[in-house]
Amino acid sequence: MSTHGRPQQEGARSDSPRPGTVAAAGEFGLIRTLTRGRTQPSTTLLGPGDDAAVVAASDGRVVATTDVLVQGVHFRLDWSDPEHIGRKAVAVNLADLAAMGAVPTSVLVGIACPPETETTMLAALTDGMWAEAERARAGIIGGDVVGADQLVLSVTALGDLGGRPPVTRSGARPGDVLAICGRLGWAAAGLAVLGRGFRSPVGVVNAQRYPEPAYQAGPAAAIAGATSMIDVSDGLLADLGHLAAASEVGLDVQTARLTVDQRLVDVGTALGADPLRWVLTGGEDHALAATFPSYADLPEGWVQIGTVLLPDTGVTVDGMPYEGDSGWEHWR
Ligand SMILES: Nc1ncnc2c1ncn2[C@@H]1O[C@H](COP(=O)(O)OP(=O)(O)O)[C@@H](O)[C@H]1O
Ligand SMILES: Cc1ncc(C[n+]2csc(CCOP(=O)(O)OP(=O)(O)O)c2C)c(N)n1
Ligand SMILES: [Mg+2]
Ligand SMILES: [Mg+2]
Ligand SMILES: [Mg+2]
Repeated sequence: MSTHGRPQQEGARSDSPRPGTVAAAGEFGLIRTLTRGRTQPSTTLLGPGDDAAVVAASDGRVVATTDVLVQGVHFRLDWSDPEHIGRKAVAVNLADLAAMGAVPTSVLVGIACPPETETTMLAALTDGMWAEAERARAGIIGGDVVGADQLVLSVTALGDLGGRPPVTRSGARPGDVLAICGRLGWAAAGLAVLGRGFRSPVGVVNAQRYPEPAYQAGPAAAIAGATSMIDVSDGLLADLGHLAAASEVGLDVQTARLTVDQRLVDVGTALGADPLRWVLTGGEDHALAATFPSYADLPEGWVQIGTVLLPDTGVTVDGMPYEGDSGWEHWR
């Protein structure tokens, strides 16, 4: 188990994975295999590789993104209320829209579940989905329900760019300011707490149950001239790694600029864990990370955490490569 509190996944192995399996390919190796060499139609304005895609219709554009949440992998029914799980499933998708600078409009919900699943549980889960969608002035416009061995939620969200270009992962330029909007490390602290069998402190535990992304911060960053943007789902350093690779730049995070809330320090002390590691590598808070030209005024809620460097230095922390996992990766 890594120090940021990740529980052993079912099927996870300590020996090296068998060649040819997804575990050997890795999450992002698998995505490369599944996406390369395909020719997109001219209606695909932005294809796979970013937080969301952009498609053209003859009477406009739509931003589209999807994320699957699996019982035991993304949530546990004994850790969260159904409403929390519903909120989380919608929020992680709406954060991807925000990371493009888009405003959510609509959500589609696929539910797979075993036969003994209580209808009232799914109704409560749907209440949570609607509550989160309404927080962003979006609605659930459709979905699907099917049988399965465990609860799986497949959510697709659609959004509107308001006439602006999408803010991609690939536009960061050396000299830009690296900034974030939102909390980091809280959900990871909550995961560590829940993983040890505790249910408090409720602040971090609720942060693990569902994120509260600042949806309007995405469009605000776009309007302020953000050159690139991503939401932090896997961990700050892991997701900045995607942004650095797509933009072909280095990103240096200055830890003195990061907030390590006293509540995270207290949980870290109680559990013998390093709270800065949660901030740097814990996912699921869905803060937005973006780069801005150095002359731009950062929008409300955005704070500088580092700088964009000349190409090919990857992601560094206080000028040094980071030791250890940079965030969550499925099958690792
Ligand atoms: N099976 C797939 N086919 C096509 N594209 C995929 C597939 N799985 C993931 N992707 C794309 O790969 C990119 C990275 O996915 P992911 O890391 O899940 O993004 P995010 O963390 O923003 O949800 C996204 O653009 C996503 O749409
Ligand atoms: C029961 C349980 N175990 C572990 C975790 C931790 N966890 C699961 S998925 C994940 C990262 C984000 O999930 P992913 O499916 O990669 O979302 P995406 O990056 O596509 O938005 C984390 C930190 C959790 N939330 N719940
Ligand atoms: Mg994302
Ligand atoms: Mg995803
Ligand atoms: Mg991920």
